[in-house]
Amino acid sequence: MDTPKLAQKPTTITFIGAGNMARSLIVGLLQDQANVVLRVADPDEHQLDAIRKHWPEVTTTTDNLEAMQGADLVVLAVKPQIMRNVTENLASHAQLSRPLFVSIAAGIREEALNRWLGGNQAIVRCMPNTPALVQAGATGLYANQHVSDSQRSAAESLLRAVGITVWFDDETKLDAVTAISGSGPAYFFLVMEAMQAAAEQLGLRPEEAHLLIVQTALGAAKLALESDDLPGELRQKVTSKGGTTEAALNVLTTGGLHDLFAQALQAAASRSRELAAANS
Ligand SMILES: NC(=O)C1=CN([C@@H]2O[C@H](COP(=O)(O)OP(=O)(O)OC[C@H]3O[C@@H](n4cnc5c(N)ncnc54)[C@H](OP(=O)(O)O)[C@@H]3O)[C@@H](O)[C@H]2O)C=CC1
Ligand SMILES: O=C(O)[C@@H]1CCC=N1
Repeated sequence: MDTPKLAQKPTTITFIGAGNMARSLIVGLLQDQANVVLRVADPDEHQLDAIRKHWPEVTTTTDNLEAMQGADLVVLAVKPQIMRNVTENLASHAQLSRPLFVSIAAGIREEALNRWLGGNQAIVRCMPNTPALVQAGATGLYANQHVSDSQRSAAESLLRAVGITVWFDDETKLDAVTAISGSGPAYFFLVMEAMQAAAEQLGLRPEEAHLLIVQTALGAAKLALESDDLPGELRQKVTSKGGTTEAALNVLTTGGLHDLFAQALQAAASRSRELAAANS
């Protein structure tokens, strides 16, 4: 899929918080050779050291306000629980400079962010995922009424540089997006871990099992993405009557896999709503 590059003039993007998700976005952007100037602020010098070591072109600081000076776009990439404190400290500067804020925090509502930032702020809420690191991310986005068309396309370009994007008019849909694609990579990694343990019990060496499992996951995802068949049809094409796949799938469905996923995703979405309620 073609990924549009960011506009001619470099866009100055400041990340507030240099944790796992911010680093995934930063590395994905650098790999895309996007036309951006990147700055990162984080109180943890170790986090900043890791960035300085690998990506010297990224400006780093422990001072959030300094990082925000002259930024076109400020990515709020801290934990939901400290977002209020962080944004309230940015508010006086935000009222003067009026950048586009892009929050990646799970749960935290646009209304709360806008209030903490002093009001009338252009805010895009989004839910990316860590495969952004390898430009295979999936992001859901929502824009408030203060976001201009050009700011909307700046947010779109930022996230499209690291994967696919889906916009939503209804902010509450982001709770479901968080449960599906935000947390989703962890579900697939857990399946890989479970398959790895089982493969070793069946006598494969760890490195043999790892290679076979990861390539199978990649192949299944690529096939599901590129085929006209739905996953259910693709599954049937693997499943010979009376064969090995059927034996395995019987165990998984009898064990309640569908119900477990329904419960797990409900738990993630309701945790997203709880984070919103606890931090409003
Ligand atoms: N990880 C994921 O897959 C995804 C995460 N998200 C969201 O991204 C956000 C960050 O998550 P994640 O990257 O996993 O978390 P991390 O804990 O890895 O990153 C948060 C970073 O913010 C830093 N920080 C703490 N206080 C401040 C401050 N006052 N100013 C600036 N930075 C600060 C932390 O430093 P220190 O470690 O010293 O506290 C840490 O480096 C969350 O809101 C989460 O909901 C969204 C989608 C996917
Ligand atoms: O676990 C979390 O809360 C964050 C949001 C989605 C993925 N990680």
